Amino acid sequence: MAKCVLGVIGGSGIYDLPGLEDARWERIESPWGTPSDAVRRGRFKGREVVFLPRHGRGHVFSPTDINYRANIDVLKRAGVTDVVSLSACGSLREDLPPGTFVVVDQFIDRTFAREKSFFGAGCVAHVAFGQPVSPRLADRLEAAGRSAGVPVVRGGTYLVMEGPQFSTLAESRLYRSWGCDVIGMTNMPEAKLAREAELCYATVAMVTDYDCWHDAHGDVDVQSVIRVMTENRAKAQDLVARLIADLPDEHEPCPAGSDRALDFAIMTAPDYRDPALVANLGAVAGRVLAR
Ligand SMILES: CSC[C@H]1O[C@H](OP(=O)(O)O)[C@H](O)[C@@H]1O
Ligand SMILES: Nc1ncnc2[nH]cnc12
Repeated sequence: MAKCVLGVIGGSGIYDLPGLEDARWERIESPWGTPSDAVRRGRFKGREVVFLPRHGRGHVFSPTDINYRANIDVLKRAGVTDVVSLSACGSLREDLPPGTFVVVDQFIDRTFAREKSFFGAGCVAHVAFGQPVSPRLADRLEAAGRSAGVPVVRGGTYLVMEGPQFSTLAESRLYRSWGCDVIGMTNMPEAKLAREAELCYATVAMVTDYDCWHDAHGDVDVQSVIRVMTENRAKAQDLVARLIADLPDEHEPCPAGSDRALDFAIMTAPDYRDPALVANLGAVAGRVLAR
């Protein structure tokens, strides 16, 4: 088994991971284009950690403009085996007030203007995605959150909208009627691409607002999101520190099959594969394409 290397993708308001030893910014090239930023590589309690600010330092990229493929590819190239996403989100449920950390287990993908796969013409693949979150990593996040003393809820469905505008009232009510729990703009296609790259993936969705459906609360705005995220940032960083302290040395096999996702996924016969695409897939799918 491979060494366990944690990747952390920091969302809105989280542009660094303080407390890393020997921390340095490292630019990693990707055949998929430009990632959001260099990665911040360092060690924590002897374990290697790779941090990437999802929107770039200074919050340069909107959810639509983020190059999710390049981001996942550089994490894979950096040796990451397990990815934790830290994300701000709106609440679609009365009993998930701002300040709640939801370790979600499902997603509904309503995005439509993003590249969603590493595969395509010349190398077609279909990975299983019924369980988009790696349950063991989610267990560890839940435990770390509880030991950090934050209000953690285990399980929930995260609706991913395109944005960048927030939802209309009709949309917000629709998503509630679908049984969604939280709403954000970034975890898709990130989670899909992590699965294609055979990385374990789990999210801490940190509630910052009640979107626009709640009669007793004003509509979401960026100021309130940032205010709550500023309050939550130290807690999120403490949660990650506790997670890292408790991680095993070796990457644990994923019950959702994330780390073997490509075993039977590639449909295109070897002789028909596009060599240029296969070359781009070197980091993501080299394990199966090389054999
Ligand atoms: C600044 S509010 C909207 C923005 O915040 C969330 O991003 P992230 O998941 O990276 O924390 C949300 O998805 C939107 O992109
Ligand atoms: N209400 C909301 N909708 C979409 N993304 C969000 N990020 C934080 N709050 C959000």
